[in-house]
Amino acid sequence: SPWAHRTLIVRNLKGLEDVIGLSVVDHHMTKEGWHFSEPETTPGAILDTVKCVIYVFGSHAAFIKEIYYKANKDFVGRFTVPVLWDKKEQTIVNNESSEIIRMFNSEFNALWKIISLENSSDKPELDFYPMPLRPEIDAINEWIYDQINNGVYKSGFATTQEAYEKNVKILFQALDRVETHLTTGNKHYLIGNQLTEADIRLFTTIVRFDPVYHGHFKCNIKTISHDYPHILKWLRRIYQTPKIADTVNLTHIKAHYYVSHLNINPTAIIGIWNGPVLDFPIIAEEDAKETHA
Ligand SMILES: N[C@@H](CCC(=O)N[C@@H](CS)C(=O)NCC(=O)O)C(=O)O
Repeated sequence: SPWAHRTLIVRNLKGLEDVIGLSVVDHHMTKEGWHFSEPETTPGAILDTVKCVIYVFGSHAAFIKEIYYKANKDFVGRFTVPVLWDKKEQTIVNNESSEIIRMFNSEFNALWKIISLENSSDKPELDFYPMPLRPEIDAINEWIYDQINNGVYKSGFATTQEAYEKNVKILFQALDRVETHLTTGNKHYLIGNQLTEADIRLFTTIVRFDPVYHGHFKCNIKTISHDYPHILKWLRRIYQTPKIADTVNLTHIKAHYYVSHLNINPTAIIGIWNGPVLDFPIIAEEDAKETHA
């Protein structure tokens, strides 16, 4: 999901792979919610590494909801991903991706002084929510969340023609706004010419846009590939940032949406398009040209 994907990216970029464990649910969200599968049957899946559910001592959980119930046996609500689990306290620390990425960004920096991890020297200084840029990041996050990250869901799950048309138009107006924003001054990133959480939060939606939202959620007024050249270039730039491509599993992404939402896609047929070529190599050359111009 785009929400879990954000946390994966910040975990990788901050070099927290050895500090924060990772489990990846099966892409098929059933009536029972998210569940875990063996990587042999579902490539890319990672069994529950927390093993907090003691049916048989130390056994893996089968469903995400077991983890919620372990944290609070009376839990009422949606069993969503991502979930950040505290192995020591045996409970859920947080299940809100926007908060988890902030924790990854700042809460583990002191650790680098205690344990020295490979290539870690620049990680504490890597700041995706730098103080001077916070007002701008907050402002852009707000409308991008409402009109784009959540906008695709509002369009895709609309149950009236009116609601669908209203939301899909707002969505594309917001994409037009991002395109204009990036075009002005030929920006490499949304804010301050550096990679911030605003880029990471938008990236996980844009990388799903043409392959999934365009068909499955009927977000089809335009495409990123053909109608938004600056967003496309920005998408490729982020994708080509070291350690980000590893977090993008298009097979998993497409199978999740087209197969899990049978109310809007009862045949479970997976749309064929994979969207734009993400590792298109022109970016590095273009950036070099721009820098020397
Ligand atoms: N506030 C959460 C939202 C997470 C969320 O909605 N996750 C979806 C991913 S598609 C989910 O797990 N849905 C399962 C359900 O609603 O049953 C965040 O951003 O972390």
